[in-house]
Amino acid sequence: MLGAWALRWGLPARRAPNGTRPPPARVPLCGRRLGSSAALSLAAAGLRPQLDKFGGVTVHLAQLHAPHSLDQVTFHRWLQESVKQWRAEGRIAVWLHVPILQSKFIATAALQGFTFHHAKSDSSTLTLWLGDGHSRLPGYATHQLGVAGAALDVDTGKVLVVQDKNKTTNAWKFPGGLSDPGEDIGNTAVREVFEETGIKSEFKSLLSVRQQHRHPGAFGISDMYIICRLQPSSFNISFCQQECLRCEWMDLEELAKTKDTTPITSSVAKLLLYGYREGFDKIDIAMREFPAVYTGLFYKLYHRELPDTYKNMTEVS
Ligand SMILES: NC(=O)C1=CN([C@@H]2O[C@H](COP(=O)(O)OP(=O)(O)OC[C@H]3O[C@@H](n4cnc5c(N)ncnc54)[C@H](O)[C@@H]3O)[C@@H](O)[C@H]2O)C=CC1
Ligand SMILES: [Mg+2]
Repeated sequence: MLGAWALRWGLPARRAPNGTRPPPARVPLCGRRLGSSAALSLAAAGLRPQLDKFGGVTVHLAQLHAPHSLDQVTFHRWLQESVKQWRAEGRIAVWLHVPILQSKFIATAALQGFTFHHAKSDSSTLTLWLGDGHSRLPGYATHQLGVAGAALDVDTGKVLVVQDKNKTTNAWKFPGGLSDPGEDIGNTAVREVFEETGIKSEFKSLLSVRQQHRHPGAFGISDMYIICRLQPSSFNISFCQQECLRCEWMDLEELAKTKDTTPITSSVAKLLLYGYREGFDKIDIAMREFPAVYTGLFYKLYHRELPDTYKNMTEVS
């Protein structure tokens, strides 16, 4: 929910926080309306900022009824006052969606610290981080790559699981997150598991790949979600309070049977249990590194293990 002031924007009969009476709805927009009346006039002009589940505010300038009659001075004042208000309310970020024909407002927003997040053919999206420290907003991509680590303690048969803080259902899943540009899959799994749980581990193999198109959590683009098998080397949990609600070592068989999980985690838990009992060679997709044709560069190839007789096959002259 946005603050009381924001909620009142659409109701011209009420008073603004400084006691002034807001203008009637659908008044023409011009530079004369400054201060809180600028905010109120933009609300009357159609802007309805929305709060997302992460605590960020989204503004769509496409909502404006008559964008051409809005001048930059009025918009500047509105944005300045609104950002001040959202900061005071503890909002973490602002997402500003600007249709291409209203691009004149990009410079106005940039002067207040907004930067580009991404652009499409007919619109651009700018962001302003309001939270503590550096921005934790996810970057934009053509495909998003998420990697999770199934860290199994082979001595106890327990696997490391978390419940996400920002998800609507509190289902158990393997800790993981988005890959950084230029980062190897295995390194993402090890890094994310450490950042989210405090557990150190080593990459062993790749277990599964999930591809989903039009993913809402990836700004509508395609999402690849890979789960890796990890060998843990530390066992004392110290989980990230910002991202996780719970974190524990759970019996792998219990995870394979529980309903309190996602279909992906449940499937991979069953696969991992099969490998734990019958041998990991039955489930592992291993990794090998090769020099690329581009001098000085290497790539990683992931495939099922081959018997040496096949691996070392060469043409007999
Ligand atoms: N096991 C399963 O079934 C699940 C798989 N996934 C997959 O995991 C991958 C992503 O993992 P995550 O743990 O989410 O990534 P992550 O560990 O890199 O965390 C991303 C961070 O960005 C934050 N964030 C995301 N959108 C935001 C926004 N609009 N404003 C502010 N903060 C925002 C999140 O709260 C989180 O703290 C994806 O590939 C996704 O498909 C995600 C959830 C469940
Ligand atoms: Mg995560």
